[in-house]
Amino acid sequence: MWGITKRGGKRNRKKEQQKQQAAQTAANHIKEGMTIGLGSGTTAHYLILEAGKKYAQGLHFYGIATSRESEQLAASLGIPLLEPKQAGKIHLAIDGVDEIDRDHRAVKGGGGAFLREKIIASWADDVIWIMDESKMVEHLGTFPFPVETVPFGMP
Ligand SMILES: O=C(CO)[C@H](O)[C@H](O)COP(=O)(O)O
Repeated sequence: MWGITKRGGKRNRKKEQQKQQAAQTAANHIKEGMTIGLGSGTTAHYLILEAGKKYAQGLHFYGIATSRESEQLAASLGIPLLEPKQAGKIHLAIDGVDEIDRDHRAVKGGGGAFLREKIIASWADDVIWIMDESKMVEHLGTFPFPVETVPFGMP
């Protein structure tokens, strides 16, 4: 039991390191004056932390968040946030994935932010997906396909 926990711990550490490295690399693509789509989930959490560091170092950009959680985190780091109505253009969106294949087809939305993520990604000039290696699959379909219902659309 102890052995399993220990190995699991190591595996998790590696996974977290990979998420963090992916986030750091992606954050280097944030440039002065850009509007950045900020993703949701644990990998995007690292991205927002990295973006917050860059903002604190004097890089000025705006964020547009794909979920309330990401919005709160970004705001707590001082990143100025825009509502969709205010953002004329989204230069770059950075977000996690639930799984991705060799052809860069991905499943997203498992964290429950599907609609906002999809709107922001489709609106952005460029999108960077960030992930640890556990997200890479031969064939999509291992991860349950997320479906989001929008209460506004319900009778
Ligand atoms: O689509 C998402 C949220 O709706 C996430 O980006 C996706 O679920 C990946 O999350 P994590 O980085 O925590 O594995």
